[in-house]
Amino acid sequence: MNTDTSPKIPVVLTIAGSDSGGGAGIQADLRTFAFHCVHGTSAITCVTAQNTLGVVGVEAIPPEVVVAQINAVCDDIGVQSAKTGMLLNKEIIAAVAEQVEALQIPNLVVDPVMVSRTGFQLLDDDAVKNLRNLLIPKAALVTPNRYEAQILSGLPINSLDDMRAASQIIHRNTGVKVVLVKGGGMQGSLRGVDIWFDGHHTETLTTKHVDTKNTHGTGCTLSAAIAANLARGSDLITAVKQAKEYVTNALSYSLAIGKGQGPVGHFFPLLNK
Ligand SMILES: Nc1ncnc2c1ncn2[C@@H]1O[C@H](COP(=O)(O)OP(=O)(O)O)[C@@H](O)[C@H]1O
Ligand SMILES: Cc1ncc(COP(=O)(O)OP(=O)(O)O)c(N)n1
Repeated sequence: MNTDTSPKIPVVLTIAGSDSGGGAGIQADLRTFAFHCVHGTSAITCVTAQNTLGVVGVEAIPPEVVVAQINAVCDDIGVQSAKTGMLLNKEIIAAVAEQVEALQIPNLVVDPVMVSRTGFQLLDDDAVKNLRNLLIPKAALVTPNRYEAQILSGLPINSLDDMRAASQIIHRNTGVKVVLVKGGGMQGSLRGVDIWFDGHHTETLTTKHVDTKNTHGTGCTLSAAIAANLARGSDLITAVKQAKEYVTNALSYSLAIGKGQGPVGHFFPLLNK
């Protein structure tokens, strides 16, 4: 067989938790990667029993098994970018941060997952310190939502100006290259507005607000799409803008499944054919 004809497909790694309902976590990430034409690889950090109504159980994967998954992928295949999602506890965060450094994993996007929109705690209380001090400083981009930005900055967030102030505090406190404070948890039309801060410039990134209750997986999908766009060669701000367009489309085609908050839908490129 002539392997010269194999397409050159970028490889992306997600380090995140499993969502049995398929709307967020590893499942959303791999689906997003596929729709961006990149090869998705994974290191699973925990298994959640979850559906559209919420999370009913969670089991951690031992940190050494998380590390083994990362090493297996990076030692053999290699990755052009990576994202982290639900890391659950301080031991897993420390182990992931160490591997990111040791393997010099490029283009790291950290989604600092702490709590689900349905109110379930997705990160232990004593793990925020490790996230702030060990992992976020190694990222090209950190993408806190309203609630996570409040925790990381110590500021209550009720307005665009609060989002801007929080992005600057997080940048200063962590040394991360770029902060993107996401507006999905804000009120009304602010729900499509995110704040970018790179240490010099603040940008207000606006996409149209989609009126739907089926928003499960927006944050996971956004960070996975950014990582995919980086692997495909986009610069960071372009990768974020492209990812926001993808999420807006996914919200417009979200799935009314289950009795609660359904997931965003990734099938829009196929549905209009
Ligand atoms: N209803 C909405 N309409 C348009 N964009 C939205 C909506 N809800 C969330 N987004 C966008 O989805 C992305 C994820 O944000 P958010 O929902 O705040 O993250 P998380 O899922 O981590 O809470 C952001 O770019 C945000 O602006
Ligand atoms: C396994 C797992 N990972 C992450 C989340 C949170 O998903 P996210 O897209 O950040 O936000 P919401 O769906 O809660 O709006 C999760 N629930 N499960």
